[in-house]
Amino acid sequence: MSSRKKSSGRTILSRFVVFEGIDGAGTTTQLRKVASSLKGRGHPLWETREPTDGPVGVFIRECLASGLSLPASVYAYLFAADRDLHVFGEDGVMVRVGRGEIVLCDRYLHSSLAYQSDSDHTRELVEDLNHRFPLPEVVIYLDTPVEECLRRLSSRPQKDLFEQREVLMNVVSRYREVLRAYEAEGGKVLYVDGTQPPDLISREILKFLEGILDI
Ligand SMILES: Nc1ncnc2c1ncn2[C@@H]1O[C@H](COP(=O)(O)OP(=O)(O)OP(=O)(O)O)[C@@H](O)[C@H]1O
Ligand SMILES: Cc1cn([C@H]2C[C@H](O)[C@@H](COP(=O)(O)O)O2)c(=O)[nH]c1=O
Repeated sequence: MSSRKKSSGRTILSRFVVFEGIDGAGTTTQLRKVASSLKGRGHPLWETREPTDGPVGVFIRECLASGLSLPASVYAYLFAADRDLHVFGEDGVMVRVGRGEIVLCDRYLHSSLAYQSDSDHTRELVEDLNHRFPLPEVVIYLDTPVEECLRRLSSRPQKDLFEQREVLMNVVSRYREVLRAYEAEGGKVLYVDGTQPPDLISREILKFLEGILDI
C-alpha cells in the first residue's frame, strides 16, 4: 500500500478520495458520476460513504432522520465508531487501498470536524477521536451556497437533523478552517463551484484527479 507519514504523525493514504460539502451540496451526485467514468476506464474502484451501511452507520442515519438531538459529543463518538469499522474493518478502506483499488468516499473525518465541533470542548474531542485515522490523498469540496442547498433539500419528504440554515452556515465556516489545516498537512483539495451543471463539475473533478492519481 502506498501511504506517506507526515511529520505531524498523520498518514496520507494514496488513492483515497473523499467528497465533502454541506447537505445538498451535490457530493452523492458527483461521486456517482466520477465513479462511473473511472469504472468505464477499467479502474478497480470502491464507492463508499459515511455514515456507512454497517450497523453503527444505519443507527446514525436513523437518529439523524428522526431529528434526535443528542449532544455533539455523542454524535462525535458514534461517527468515530462507524469510521473505525469502515477504515480498519474487514474489506474496509485500508484493505481496499492496499489491493490497489481507488476508494471514493462520500464524507469522512472532515465532516466530523465541521459538523460536530460546535464548541472548543467538542472540537478537541473530535480531534482526539479522529487523530489515528489516515487522511485521504484528495478532498473534493463541493462549494454550494447554503440557500441553494436548502432549495435542493426542500423537495425531499423528510428533513434530517443538520439540514437547517443556521447549522449549515456554521458548518461552512468550519469546513474552511479544517480544510486549510488539512492542506497545511499535505492534503490536496479541489474547491469546486457546486452551482455549475453536474456534467461540468464532474469534468473538472476528473481533470483534477487525472493530475494526481495514476489513472
Ligand atoms: N450541480 C447541480 N445542480 C443542480 N442540482 C443538483 C446539482 N447536483 C445535485 N443536484 C440535486 O441536488 C439534490 C442533492 O444532491 P445530492 O444528493 O448529490 O447532494 P448531497 O450533497 O449528497 O446531499 P446530502 O448530503 O444531503 O445527501 C439532488 O436532488 C440532486 O439532483
Ligand atoms: C460522516 C459524517 C456525517 N455527518 C452528517 C452530515 C449529514 O448531515 C449526514 C449524512 O448524510 P448524507 O446526507 O447522506 O451525506 O451526517 C456528520 O455530522 N458527521 C460525520 O462525521
